[in-house]
Amino acid sequence: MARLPTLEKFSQEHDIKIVTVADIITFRREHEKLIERVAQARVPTEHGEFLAVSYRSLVDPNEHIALVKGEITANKPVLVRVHSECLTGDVFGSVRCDCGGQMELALQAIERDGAGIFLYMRQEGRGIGIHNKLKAYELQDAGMDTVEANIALGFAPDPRQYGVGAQILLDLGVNKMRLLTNNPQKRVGLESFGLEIVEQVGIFVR
Ligand SMILES: Nc1nc2c(ncn2[C@@H]2O[C@H](COP(=O)(O)OP(=O)(O)OP(=O)(O)O)[C@@H](O)[C@H]2O)c(=O)[nH]1
Ligand SMILES: [Zn+2]
Repeated sequence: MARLPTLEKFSQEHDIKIVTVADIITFRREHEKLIERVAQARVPTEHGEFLAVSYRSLVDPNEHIALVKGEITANKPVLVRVHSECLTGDVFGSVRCDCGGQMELALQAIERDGAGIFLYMRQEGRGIGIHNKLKAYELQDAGMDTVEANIALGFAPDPRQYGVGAQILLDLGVNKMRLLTNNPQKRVGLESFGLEIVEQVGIFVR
């Protein structure tokens, strides 16, 4: 194999199997199936027309959905937004956070680009659910910051997982992407399944 010739030679000489990071990524892609595609339909929105593709997760009870625009090709970096559900911000227009504005900007950017994916992960409240998010808001109104409030409720500051999201993107044919986010932590979670983030594109709400 051209890849890692020295390791290859060493493992042959010593009759041992050396596991590389590339081997682990390949194994995870082939064996750790976390999602199933369920249904898809055309959804025209005020930001343009998308193909909505729904997914069942085998590791959480949530119904995730991707809005797909245009052709997704493996060799061209795709504009991708991995958005975490925020009922208050996305639906009710709450300005306690910038989620609603980011959702609109992301859909507009994908429409402008002519291709891309808006992946809506049902990880409400950074994964703690709506009840706990409102409890966290109560604690914030009493003086805590967002991290302190999550910890006081017995959660990690940000318990979100991105493995399911990464597999949905792979299923949709993504290989390389330009990720719409201000959060560098998202990169780590998504790259663990071998997705390549060629650019982090900031998404700032005025
Ligand atoms: N636990 C908790 N969740 C919150 C709070 N405010 C917003 N959220 C949730 O946080 C998620 C959005 O995360 P953000 O930290 O705003 O942004 P991000 O997804 O990490 O990064 P960007 O890609 O830049 O948007 C949504 O699921 C919201 O429901 C809060 O005060 N506490
Ligand atoms: Zn929000």
